Amino acid sequence: MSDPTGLPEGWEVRHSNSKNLPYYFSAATKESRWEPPAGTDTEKLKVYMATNHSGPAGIAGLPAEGKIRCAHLLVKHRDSRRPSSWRESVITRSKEEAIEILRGHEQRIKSGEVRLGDLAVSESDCSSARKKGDLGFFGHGEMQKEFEDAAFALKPGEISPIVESASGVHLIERYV
Ligand SMILES: Cn1nc(-c2ccccc2)cc1C(=O)N[C@H](Cc1nc2ccccc2[nH]1)C(=O)O
Repeated sequence: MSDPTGLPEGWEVRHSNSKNLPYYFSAATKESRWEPPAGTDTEKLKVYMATNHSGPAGIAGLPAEGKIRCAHLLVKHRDSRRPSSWRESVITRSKEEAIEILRGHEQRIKSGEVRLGDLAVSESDCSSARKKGDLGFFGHGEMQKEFEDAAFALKPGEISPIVESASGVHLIERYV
């Protein structure tokens, strides 16, 4: 009987508790990935996941066409579009100071000391901080252009360099 998941031989669906998302794992190669591997019968996978893995990421965690899911850590500055946040009612730091702060966060994240989402909870000036910076799924035209371009340039699991937008300076992690 063929595999009900539609995944290639040796691949299975697992669930990431930290991101509350399904991912795909090959027992043979120990490879794990956020997107189904080549050779997947995606229609069969959608049916399988719809009955086995529905969750906050929508049915199956498979993004609607053209959508990606990211988290970010934002540091605002006095020239930000809205120089105020849940952290600080009046933000007076300069853009240069905001970049230096974000470089410090970037070093801690890239060293593996802390996850971007966990740091966002206390350090991000975006109201998504309470969701570990998770912005959910979005498509083209939904976010500020600089942010969108940087986010769509990432592969799942990658973290951006420092990105400037009208809101401030960001680090972006692409989940899906
Ligand atoms: C785009 N977005 N999503 C949320 C959000 C998502 C999930 C849960 C709670 C809030 C907040 C925001 C937002 O615009 N926040 C702004 C800051 C900001 N500016 C952004 C520009 C691009 C992407 C994310 C951004 N966040 C604010 O709090 O001043």
